[in-house]
Amino acid sequence: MIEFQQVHKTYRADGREIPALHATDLRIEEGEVFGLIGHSGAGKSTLLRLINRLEEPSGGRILVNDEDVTALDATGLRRFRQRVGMIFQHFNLLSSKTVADNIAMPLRLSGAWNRVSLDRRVAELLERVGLREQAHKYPAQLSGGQKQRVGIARALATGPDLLLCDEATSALDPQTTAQVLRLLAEINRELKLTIVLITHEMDVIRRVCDRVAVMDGGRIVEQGTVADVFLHPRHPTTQRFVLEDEQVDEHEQLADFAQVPGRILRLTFRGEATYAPLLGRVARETGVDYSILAGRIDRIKDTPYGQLTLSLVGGDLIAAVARLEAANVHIEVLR
Ligand SMILES: Nc1ncnc2c1ncn2[C@@H]1O[C@H](COP(=O)(O)OP(=O)(O)OP(=O)(O)O)[C@@H](O)[C@H]1O
Repeated sequence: MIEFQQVHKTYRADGREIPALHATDLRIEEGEVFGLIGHSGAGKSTLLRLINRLEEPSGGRILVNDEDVTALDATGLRRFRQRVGMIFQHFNLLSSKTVADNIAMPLRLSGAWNRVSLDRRVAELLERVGLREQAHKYPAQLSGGQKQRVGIARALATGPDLLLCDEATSALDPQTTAQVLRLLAEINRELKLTIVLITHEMDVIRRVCDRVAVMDGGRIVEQGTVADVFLHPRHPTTQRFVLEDEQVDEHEQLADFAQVPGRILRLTFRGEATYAPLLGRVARETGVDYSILAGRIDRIKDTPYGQLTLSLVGGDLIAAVARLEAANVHIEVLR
């Protein structure tokens, strides 16, 4: 478990003070995938790098499994960092070393592995990230996705219980991003590793995270389970991220809505309700006619969800809404 208690960070550059993180309280539970999302300059990297003290806090306390990380001396910090893996946007691999040697690096540095156990461990890690065939290649001979797999294997080498991911998929195309996120989800599940990741894409949060914090101007402005934050965003910054993810142009949508008659409702279904033949039944039973203005059926991590915007005319609207709500459909009246 990671706990921030009134942690803040101000950089000093050219005689100026730059407040990157205002006093922040935060809890990240053991075994969860926790996402931090925000635009450039929001303070995500600062918050992430404070966890393993790549940045020193200006004040406050950071506890990791009840150990005060901010109070560690150099030896304590070195020992602590062996339990924390980190992966980076640009992979940070050594170009003059093979895949196997890159992965072996943290093991060699720790000095605790003999030749045989080190080779066995590297083989195990190569297998886990699906790179058995690439052991003797150099980074320049790999695709972006393969390079990040090497980064992941290297981060896992010393058997950490926490993995920090700094925009780990930002340099990858969408298909490779999906594969790397699947690998992270698998690692979280099978190794029971806590993962903290930062991103500026809601899609990354939606695919892999359990909980999310939205950052803006050095503050956490909204946080909660991904389903709650994603399906019912409150803060304007969160709402913009969700609209970007859905590729919806708000102005275009409002212009479209102006053309249609009746009430406009947004229905959100989660889990089983997503696939239930509910709309047709409610329309038949209540005499309400509907047309679909916008819609999406997708998944938040492993849970299916659907969101439909409908215009409704005629019939018994109140009865229709009551029936939908009784079937656990969340309803917002847009007009
Ligand atoms: N080493 C530094 N020295 C001075 N200012 C810094 C330093 N690192 C970050 N900052 C400033 O702190 C603020 C937060 O930066 P940070 O990198 O944490 O944001 P971010 O959300 O991760 O952005 P990005 O997505 O662009 O990396 C920004 O205003 C940034 O310019």
